[in-house]
Amino acid sequence: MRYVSTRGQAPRLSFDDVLLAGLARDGGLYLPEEWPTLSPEELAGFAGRPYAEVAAAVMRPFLAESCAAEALDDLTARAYSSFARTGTCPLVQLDEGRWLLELFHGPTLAFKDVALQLLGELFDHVLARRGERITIVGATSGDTGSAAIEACRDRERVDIFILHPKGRVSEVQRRQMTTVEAANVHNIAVEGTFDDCQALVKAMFNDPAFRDQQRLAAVNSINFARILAQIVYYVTAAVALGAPHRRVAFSVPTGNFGNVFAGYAAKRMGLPVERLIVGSNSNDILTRFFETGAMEAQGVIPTLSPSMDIQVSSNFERLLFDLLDGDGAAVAREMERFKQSGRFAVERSRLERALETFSGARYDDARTRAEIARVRRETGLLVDPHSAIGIAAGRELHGKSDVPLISLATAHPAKFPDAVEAATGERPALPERLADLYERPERCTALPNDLAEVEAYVRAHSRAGERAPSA
Ligand SMILES: Cc1ncc(COP(=O)(O)O)c(C=O)c1O
Ligand SMILES: N[C@@H](CCOP(=O)(O)O)C(=O)O
Repeated sequence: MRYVSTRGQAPRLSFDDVLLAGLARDGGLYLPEEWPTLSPEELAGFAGRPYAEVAAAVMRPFLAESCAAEALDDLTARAYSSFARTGTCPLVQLDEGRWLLELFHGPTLAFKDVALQLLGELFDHVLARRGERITIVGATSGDTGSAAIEACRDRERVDIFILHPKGRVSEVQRRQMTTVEAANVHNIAVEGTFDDCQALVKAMFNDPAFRDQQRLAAVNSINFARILAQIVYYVTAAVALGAPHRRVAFSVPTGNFGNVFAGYAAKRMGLPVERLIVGSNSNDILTRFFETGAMEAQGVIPTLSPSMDIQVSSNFERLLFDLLDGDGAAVAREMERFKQSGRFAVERSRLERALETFSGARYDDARTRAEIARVRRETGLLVDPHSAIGIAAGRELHGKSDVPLISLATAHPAKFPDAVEAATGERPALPERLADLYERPERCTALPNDLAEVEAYVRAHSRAGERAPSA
């Protein structure tokens, strides 16, 4: 299988090269040239099978040329061995027609672990075969950072630099990143927002000399491997509720559009997904798009769900590629317009096509708190503010349909104890292995929102010029 850039100008690549490339060289994002399909028989055959086995089966067609079947089985088994004994991504019933898909049972307590634990294994596998080393640069609004650090810490062929917006992540999230004692891990607190951090990362990829000298790679969902690994839990959840013989709907708390785009990809592959409901916080650029057809950036507002305090949703470009019928030049034009003016719009007919699958709703902090309290009252569960937004959007937009609704729980409530306590009066405890998180020493460097300074820091601390260890 070959992969193409959404902007149509970068070379077509193999899976290995896409994994290591991150952003395409024309500034676009990679997508498979064609989506492989999952037949009804294959889907039915996944029922009751271990998560790691289904993961290998769903992903195999995407990377068959890069990774032999047995090796992929080993990689998925290793990646998911670190998940809690509750099951990798368990489904919990909320009421007669609604379920919660708990995606926070990995090492850093957020859905990011599901893809990043696998990415860490894939990086090692490919780099050992090639005898290469990489420098990862990533941006985080709180969860990708710790999941990527945990997945890449102490890996011989990898240095990892994570940029987070200074003072705009929860204390638990910050400490999960800054207390990791590993020589290859570097935390940078940027004076700015998550969008600034993401723009710095993209600017480093768009600086060809720096990119090549450092051998840059990505852990954000600009890396297609992230999307790929996230497709799997849509499949396991739908199959557990009766797919392919029954349709399902999902509601997804959304920021960078990577999680819900994986649901869209699952649908493209043949999963019977009736609807994808997008939940936004007050940074509601995506919900506004689905209401109006215009993508219009406004200033970022800090909220109780800081991981979704995002105005530039980078994966939306992958959906735009489909809405513009795969016309890379048109995507490039619209993305350039957005960069210059902070706005672009699609025609009514294209918006209507998107609305056949997507809808969106927004929740400010007061409504988020109310939803956390309601879920506690009605189901006995404590949910984090991001998950609460997904649940609320599902309840509001899915109504009384007969189609089962699956809401994605994207983080453990203990990552946001203040918000949960304010809503319910109960302070969720961190799991035992993180009990001393507040006592551990932190390591982090504060830098201005300045590309030259960030690049200089990465250059000074990476091992890019050194020989990679042999396999
Ligand atoms: C806990 C949590 N929920 C939801 C989201 C939004 O997911 P996405 O950016 O893939 O839309 C994020 C960040 O990405 C997150 O960390
Ligand atoms: N909420 C994310 C933002 C980055 O998203 P990604 O999926 O593109 O890595 C975070 O927690 O960092």
